[in-house]
Amino acid sequence: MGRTSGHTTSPLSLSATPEDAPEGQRSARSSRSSIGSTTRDSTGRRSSSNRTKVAGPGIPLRSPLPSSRLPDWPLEANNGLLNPPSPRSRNSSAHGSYASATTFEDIGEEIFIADAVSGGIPATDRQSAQKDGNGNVIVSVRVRPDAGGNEGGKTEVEWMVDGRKSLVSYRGREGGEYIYDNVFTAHDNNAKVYDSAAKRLVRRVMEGYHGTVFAYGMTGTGKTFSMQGTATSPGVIPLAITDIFSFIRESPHREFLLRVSYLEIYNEKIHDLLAGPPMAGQTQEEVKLREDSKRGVYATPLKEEIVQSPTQLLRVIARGDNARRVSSTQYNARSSRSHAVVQIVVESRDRVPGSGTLHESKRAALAPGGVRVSTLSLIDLAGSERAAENKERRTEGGHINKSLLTLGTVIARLSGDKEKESSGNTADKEKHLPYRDSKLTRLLQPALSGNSLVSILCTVQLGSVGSVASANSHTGETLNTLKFASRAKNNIVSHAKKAEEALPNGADAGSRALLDRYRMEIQELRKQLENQTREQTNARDEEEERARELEAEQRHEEQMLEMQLARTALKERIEHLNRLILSSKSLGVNANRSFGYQPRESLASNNDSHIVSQRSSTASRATLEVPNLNRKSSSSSGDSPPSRPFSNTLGAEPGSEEEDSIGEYGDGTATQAAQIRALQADLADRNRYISTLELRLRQARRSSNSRVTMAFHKPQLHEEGGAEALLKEKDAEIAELRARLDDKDRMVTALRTAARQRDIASPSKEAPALPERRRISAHRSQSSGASETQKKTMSGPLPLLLPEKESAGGDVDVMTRMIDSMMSDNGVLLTRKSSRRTSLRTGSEGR
Ligand SMILES: Nc1ncnc2c1ncn2[C@@H]1O[C@H](COP(=O)(O)OP(=O)(O)OP(=O)(O)O)[C@@H](O)[C@H]1O
Repeated sequence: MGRTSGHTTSPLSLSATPEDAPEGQRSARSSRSSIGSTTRDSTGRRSSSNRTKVAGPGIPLRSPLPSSRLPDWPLEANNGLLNPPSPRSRNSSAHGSYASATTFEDIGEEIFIADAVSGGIPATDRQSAQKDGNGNVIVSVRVRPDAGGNEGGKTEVEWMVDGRKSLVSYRGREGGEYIYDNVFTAHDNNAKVYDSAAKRLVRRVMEGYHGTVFAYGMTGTGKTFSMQGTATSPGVIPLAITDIFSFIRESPHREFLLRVSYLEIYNEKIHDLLAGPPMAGQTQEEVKLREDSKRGVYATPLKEEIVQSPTQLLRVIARGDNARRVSSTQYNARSSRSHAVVQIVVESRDRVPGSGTLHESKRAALAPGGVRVSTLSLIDLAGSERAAENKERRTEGGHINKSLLTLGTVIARLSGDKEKESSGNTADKEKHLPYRDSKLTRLLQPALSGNSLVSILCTVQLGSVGSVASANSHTGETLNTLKFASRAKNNIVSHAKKAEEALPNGADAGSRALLDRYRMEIQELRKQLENQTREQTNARDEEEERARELEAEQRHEEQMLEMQLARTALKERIEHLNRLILSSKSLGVNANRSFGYQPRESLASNNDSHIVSQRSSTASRATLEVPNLNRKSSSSSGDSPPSRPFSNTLGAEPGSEEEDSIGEYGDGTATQAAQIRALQADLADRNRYISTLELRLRQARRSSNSRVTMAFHKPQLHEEGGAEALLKEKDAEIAELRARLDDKDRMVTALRTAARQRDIASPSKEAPALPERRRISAHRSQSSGASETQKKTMSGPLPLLLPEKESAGGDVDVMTRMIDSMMSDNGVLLTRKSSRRTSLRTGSEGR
């Protein structure tokens, strides 16, 4: 097996590649090298001169690629091979990544022509190589730099590594020549490894194929270094992540969803590296492997994280790395003690034409394409090793070795399986492939059984005679690894196909495509949102309507209240004025009858006013609510004979009242005491009226405040203005009334003083001389603090010129005139106010 010389290597690959060559140049050479190996597989020829030069005379050539075994590469794409990318592919930009693959195909001819110029393979040969489809399985060998720095010494004698020819040869006892798809020398960096061994596969995964990359090799040979890399030299995993996102960026016609899981198989147990430590008192649920016709073999329960950026994805993986079991071993200070599997699930589907954020609704209406789900598995295997002294390491090593042995067995038997497959005996195939013997082989089953593109990176460390590696029997391990790689290349058959698109719109209810599930969920949520919005709008409309009704109701109530207030105020005012009129009439009658001294005009006017007053008093009698005194007077005023009006006016109470009614001077003239009583009653009336007004005012204020509080939508400025105006008006009215009240008070005081003066003066029956009386009267008026009106009245032609009797009547006359004047003022006021109220009412009704 594997011992063959039937492969042609490109003559170009014989030339050494200076490692310090420019990146582009190196990559181009790498491409040519790959083409060389492809051509080699397809042509099945190899130049004898090369063979002699590489292997040396007498050393048989080993190749893992017999010409008879050419796995099929999916040919529906224009570039069916997992070819190395163009030099520009290192560019982390999407364009660099996506275009590089295409560009490689496009410029392949050019490169090849350049190769041909220097003696390369004819173009037709290359095309036929592509058609043969080799490349679903890529096997590469990477040589780690010798830790002892002995490279270039005796190693060169025993081992010969040629990156150009992808060849490793050993001149020892089990010597031979091993040719792979790629051989990376100790000088090749991680970027080159990724470009040649994994980049194409990653791109294929993005297109819908399943892909598996795994690193295999003895402990300490650089598996983790190749897969993870370092900060300065990122490995396969970070570079693949960069390319995944580059591809997404460069594929505007498709949409993607990425989820990632990370597990390790340690001592034949699967652990979820993303699950985090279990909560106190809880044990982590054991992860088991299940199989299903759609998903194949998968681990469950396993945490999957949806990632949206390279940074996020790298962070998730770094978290898993930290959780991975690592220990120091004889060969590696930081040896991975488990097989670590990063799985990136790629869901993708065609974007609906015309879709976009602005056309979300349109998009929801259109049925999108089905979702394609593919998986990229990036596996860093634990290293095979010899039995360690430490018991724990021995146990780990035992499990590691066992699983790797099973892997080797499965791969070794795949060749026999291949024949059975062609004969159609699949039951036999299942039986003799021990996938279930280890968790690792079970998990790798889909990849190994041909459903996936595979790239195997085998790491070795070559130890020359006398070197550390040699002393540690690396040679045997290295040869084992090389043989494993050869078997893998020879035996693994991959007929990977693009994953089928899951039916959209949930036809496949069990679909694990989150993209579809999310789309359906989004649709459902959007529908709910629309319903909610509609309901909210309706509710808001109803609420607004209710608020409007409430407001209208309140406004109506307030208007009613205002009208009521206005009516009450008017009524009270009318009553009050009626009462005043009655008092005035009584006094007027008295004045007409009794007061001897009256100017002619004044008398005439008094007579007129009596007529009016009498009429009005009769008319308003029904509504009057006057104090007792007034009521009495009003009840009799209409029938009272003109000769004795006062007795009727002041009531027919016996005793003092009678005396008053007759008059102090026995001529029917009202006494000052009666006048004072009448005025006091009037005063009481006014006080009552004021307190009523104050009460109404308070009510109006309260209602106005509550209206302002309730009017939370928008302030009704004009209404508030109206209320304020009303309040102001009421305030003014009260102030006015208070002023009048004060006047009255002063008047009453003045009358009382006058009465007292008269009482003092009457016993002597001597009227003072005119000047003296005038003086006294003036003094009285001054000392009583009479109002301006009084002063004015008293400074006119006063009854002070009259005899004593007339003088008393003169005081009453002055007072009567004052009341008349007040009445006329009130009349004006009433008219003004009622007209204002009427206009107010009209205004509010108009509203
Ligand atoms: N190509 C390389 N260039 C430079 N250093 C390397 C290379 N390969 C491996 N190393 C170094 O060798 C050491 C061991 O490498 P690494 O841990 O990757 O080995 P491994 O195969 O993963 O071992 P194990 O199986 O024990 O986990 C590390 O310090 C790493 O940096």
